[in-house]
Formats: sequence, C-alpha cells, structure tokens
Amino acid sequence: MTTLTQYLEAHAGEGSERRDVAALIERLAEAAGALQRLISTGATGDAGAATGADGDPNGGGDIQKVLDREADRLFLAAARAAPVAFYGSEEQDEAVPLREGASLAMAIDPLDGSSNIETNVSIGTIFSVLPVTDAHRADPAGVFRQPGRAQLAAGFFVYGPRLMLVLTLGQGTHAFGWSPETGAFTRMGPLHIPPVAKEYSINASNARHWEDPVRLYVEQCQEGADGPRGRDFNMRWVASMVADAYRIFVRGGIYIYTGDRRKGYDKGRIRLVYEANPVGFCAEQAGGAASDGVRPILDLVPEGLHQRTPVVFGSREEVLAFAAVMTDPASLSEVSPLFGQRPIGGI
Ligand SMILES: O=P(O)(O)OC[C@H]1O[C@](O)(COP(=O)(O)O)[C@@H](O)[C@@H]1O
Ligand SMILES: [Mg+2]
Ligand SMILES: [Mg+2]
Repeated sequence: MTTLTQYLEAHAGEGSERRDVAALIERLAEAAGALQRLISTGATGDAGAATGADGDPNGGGDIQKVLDREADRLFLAAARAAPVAFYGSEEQDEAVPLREGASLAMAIDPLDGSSNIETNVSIGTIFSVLPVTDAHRADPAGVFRQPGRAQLAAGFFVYGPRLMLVLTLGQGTHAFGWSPETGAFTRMGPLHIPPVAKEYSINASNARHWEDPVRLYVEQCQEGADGPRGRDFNMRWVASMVADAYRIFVRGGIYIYTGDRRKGYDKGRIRLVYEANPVGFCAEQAGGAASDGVRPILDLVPEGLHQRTPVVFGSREEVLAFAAVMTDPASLSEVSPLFGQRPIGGI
C-alpha cells in the first residue's frame, strides 16, 4: 500500500521546485481531510441552514456560502504553510501574495459544486499548481495568465461517500483514497479514461439556449442506436464538476459546459484557471482529452484569474467527436466509425 507521502517522495522528482510541489500537496491533503471532517460532522452548521446559507458574491461573481468561505480559509492556510508565492482563489477578488520569493503559485476552486452543499451530494476542491518565474515576481499579474500546459501539478478532491484525491504531477493521473481512521491518503491506482464514451453530461435544462451544433450533438446522442451514432448513450449530470469528472475518469464519458445564449453565459460557467485547466491536465494525463469545444484547453492563454471558458472533457474519441460537430455540424452524421482518427482542433 503506497501512501500519498511515499508516492510524492518517489515521483515528485529532483530539484527544489519539485520538492516544493510535494510539500504543497501534503498541506492540501491535510486541509482536505479537515474539510471532509467538517462536512461529514456538519460542524459548520446544519445542512440547509448555515452550510447552505447565501452570503456575498465571490471573486467569480457567485454567491458565497458558509462552506465556500470555510474551504477558502482552510486552503489559504495550507498555501501559507507551503512554498507558495501567490494564491488565486474563486473566493478572492484578486490573487493573494504570500511567501515572497517562493517558487509556486496555486489557483484553486476551494469548494466546487456549491449548489449541492445542503443536499448531501458530492462536492469537491480543484487546484492547479504553477511555476513562479522572475518575470512573474516583477509583474505578478502574469502569474495566473500562464496556459494550462505550464502546470506543474493539478488535481481535485471529491468529498463524497469516500474522500478521494485525483492527482497528476505530469506522470499519469492517479487516484488516492482517504482513511478517516489514519487521516492519510493511499494510492488506489492509475486512472485511464476509457477512449469511447457511453455517457454524456450536460445540463439539459439549458437546451433552448444552446447553439445549433451543441443541440445537434446532444440530439444525435439521444437518438442512440436508432440514429447516426449507432449506439445508445446514457446521461448523468451531478452539477458538481468534480463528481462528474471522477465518474468519467473511472468509466468514461463526456462533460460539456459550453457557452449558450443566456445573459452572461457566452463562455459558459466554468472558470479556466482553477477549474478547466486542472481537470484538463488530469484528463490528458489519464489518456483522455479536454477542449474548449474545439481547441485543447491547455493551450488557451488566460486573460485573468476568473475568466470563464467553454469546456468539454473526458473520453478522447468523444471529445474529438464533439469538436468535429462544432467545426462541421454535418460531420457527425457522416462517419461515426472514424471518430478519433481525425486530427481535429489539434486535440
Ligand atoms: O448549475 P449548473 O449551471 O448546472 O452548473 C453546474 C456546474 O457549476 C459548478 O458548480 C461550478 O462550480 P462552483 O460550485 O465552484 O461555482 C460545477 O461544479 C458544475 O458542473
Ligand atoms: Mg467550481
Ligand atoms: Mg467553487
């Protein structure tokens, strides 16, 4: 049985920056264990009362709940105890400068799936670890404008029936499970996203606002074995991206949150720097793919910490199939057996 600490010792690699990454992940794992205990004991208040209560808007423009703030407090404390120079959080308007001269920056969604807090559905934390160069020290605004490809590590915790960590250091993506008895994470194994999807995930209540290619793609999934896809699809939507992501990492599927015609949703809802990039890095390292619908998500250059992006990730062939219909809506009905062999959008 390999503990997270042993895994980090064996795989973080040489060099002070890599050792700093390992130290940061250890602190994050401790904070996640503390948050799991708060969630599972209801220590922040009764479900639907304190934990679910609405507050002020956060940096991303959403209403903060008590648990959003509590999670941010715990992970900010974890970052302070690690070699982190800048902390960029969904719950903070601006990046918070921490240890001067430190080698790392961390972007984080401290509590993902906030709309599920009071319903006892899985929620999570998503984090992205980036390098800090001398250029960033001179102009800190640039630190969270690095493309997702620059990430040194990324992952997400899922506070569910079991607390899980999905982690990549750029050497595959690995799942770790937490024990409430020992408070430690142990490695469960590498994650390989099956290349072919049988499930799609999209909030179908927005169907009337979708652009035509998204509507066409979903309609053809729904036609199943009777339509041009030639096979049946199931549908799942947890509304906690971490939970949808974990299911997809385990058994394949596709997650879709593109832009739509609702006011303020032209780029969808998901944030590039602390949601799409870390999940995209994990997806690629697990043999899957992640795009903004067409382009690989990790190639996008962020304009700011809270920027939204359309995002599609999961089984590689299905992400390519989605890109095909976005670029050429006629393509999906023509050649379903050839999905995955086309170099679409460079994914
Ligand atoms: O309520 P919608 O529009 O279906 O959106 C659900 C999506 O929004 C998110 O909750 C956004 O994350 P936050 O809870 O951190 O704002 C995703 O986890 C989820 O997939
Ligand atoms: Mg989120
Ligand atoms: Mg959040």
